[in-house]
Amino acid sequence: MTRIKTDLCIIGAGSGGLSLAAGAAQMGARVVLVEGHRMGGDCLNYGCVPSKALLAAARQAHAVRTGGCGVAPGTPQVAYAVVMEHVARIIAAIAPHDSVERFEGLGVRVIRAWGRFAGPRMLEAGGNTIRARRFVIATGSGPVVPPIPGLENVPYLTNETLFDLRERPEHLLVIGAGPIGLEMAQAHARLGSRVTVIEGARALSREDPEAVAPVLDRLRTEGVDLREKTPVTAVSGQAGAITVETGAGPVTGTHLLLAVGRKPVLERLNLPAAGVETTPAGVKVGDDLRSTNRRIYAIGDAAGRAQFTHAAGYHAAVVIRPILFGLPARARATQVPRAVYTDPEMAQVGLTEAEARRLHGARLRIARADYAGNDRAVTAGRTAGFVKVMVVAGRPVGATLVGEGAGDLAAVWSLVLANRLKISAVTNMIAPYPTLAELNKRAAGAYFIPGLFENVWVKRAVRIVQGTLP
Ligand SMILES: Cc1cc2nc3c(=O)[nH]c(=O)nc-3n(C[C@H](O)[C@H](O)[C@H](O)COP(=O)(O)OP(=O)(O)OC[C@H]3O[C@@H](n4cnc5c(N)ncnc54)[C@H](O)[C@@H]3O)c2cc1C
Ligand SMILES: NC(=O)c1ccc[n+]([C@@H]2O[C@H](COP(=O)([O-])OP(=O)(O)OC[C@H]3O[C@@H](n4cnc5c(N)ncnc54)[C@H](O)[C@@H]3O)[C@@H](O)[C@H]2O)c1
Repeated sequence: MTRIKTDLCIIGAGSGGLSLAAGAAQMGARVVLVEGHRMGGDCLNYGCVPSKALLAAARQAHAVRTGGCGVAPGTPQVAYAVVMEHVARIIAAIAPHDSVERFEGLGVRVIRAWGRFAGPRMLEAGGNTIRARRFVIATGSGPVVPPIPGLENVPYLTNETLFDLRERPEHLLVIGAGPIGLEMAQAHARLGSRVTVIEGARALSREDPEAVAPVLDRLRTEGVDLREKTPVTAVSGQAGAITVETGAGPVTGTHLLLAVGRKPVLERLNLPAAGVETTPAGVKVGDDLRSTNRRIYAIGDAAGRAQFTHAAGYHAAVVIRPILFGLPARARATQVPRAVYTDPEMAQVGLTEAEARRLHGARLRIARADYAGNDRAVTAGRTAGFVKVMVVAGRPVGATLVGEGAGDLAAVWSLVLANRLKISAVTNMIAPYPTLAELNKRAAGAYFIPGLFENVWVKRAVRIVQGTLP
């Protein structure tokens, strides 16, 4: 056993662990980073990067198929294996950024082994005993495998195996219509698979129904057979012929993808030895992201809060303050955006309209702008969608967006919510013409329209001033 003493030991080299390691090492801390599997974690290897690379390929195929702007439609030549090699190349292109070499170059000591607590201040990993002033659990999450009768005898895919496919699924069955299920459903439909999505409740059920509707309409128009409120009762069959039994009858396809949620990855850590308590969502933490052992923090998916790469990065920025400088810091959920990268995209920051109405009642005002009124959207033929802003006493409390580039547009509303800015901060901004970014300014401007354009007092004041001006 090699004994290592360090300031900070991070377990997990995914989105959260890597951000923290890079920041802490560059600010002068001694950092040990323990990774049992692939550097880059879920996002790089099985999550954001491959899914967005596949969606990009699917968009190309869709553009050829549909034509538009005076360009005739055609038949896209899609070789699924070549598309998946493109996905693998994208992962490989980003991998150096998350590599052992890069992090060792930053002064981080990287240990490629699974970590396991041996006590409240001691971790064992690959023949090393690591004693650290602070530990951070950044071990991420994995796909839930639900207790569906028959599943144990049926070959199924998850996000960890989907991108290994090299033959296009003839008919892909997807259980779960959350972000993973819908993104992969649209990608595969556009790449030529028949796709059936089976959802036990409502698709994207936590999102604003007004924003979800155009997404589901588009998927259905593109041929995705989306069945909501259809609980799965059993599955059976073998590779190439898998049957999912539902209350509304059976459906048979060639491949089955499970996309029914995530569970924290904590099992190897031996957390009881460290006095770290857990809940089904993840490590039990407060807003300071500290566990029940005050020397141990949890960030990212393992902390059981928002499960996004940008949330993991934000958590890293929060815990670095107490760990390096002994300063207090709290993670706020308010400004954490979420986006679904279907076409059209959907994004949410802060409260939805329903949540804001529950919380603020009659004080809530809604300001909105439609893509149809945005010149850039018109020139691109992408006029479906809207930006809706929930405003209370002149300050936005949430924004809902659906349409081309909604995820990018959402960033402005995160800025506004993070800094508790007034909505006038967005009207003061000047967006270049013609850009979709003007939609944010237009939505903010709409907040002032009743007070400015539909106000008799304003009109009278203008008359009086005009009557007196030389
Ligand atoms: C299909 C899919 C698409 C997604 N798309 C998006 C997206 O578009 N945008 C977005 O923001 N988010 C997206 N996400 C979510 C995003 O991938 C996660 O929120 C993010 O990866 C979480 O980062 P993390 O650092 O908490 O965990 P991870 O990135 O999962 O890293 C955890 C690391 O810890 C390691 N580990 C676990 N246990 C141990 C141990 N005992 N010892 C040592 N190492 C250990 C693991 O091997 C892993 O490398 C997507 C997820 C999926 C599945
Ligand atoms: N664009 C993004 O940022 C992005 C993309 C993918 C994933 N993610 C992250 O990963 C998380 C997990 O995504 P997800 O889509 O797997 O989970 P999810 O929890 O968001 O959605 C799962 C869906 O499956 C349904 N379901 C559960 N059990 C079922 C059953 N037995 N039969 C039928 N339907 C069932 C649920 O009702 C739900 O609608 C997201 O919440 C997000 O944090 C983010």
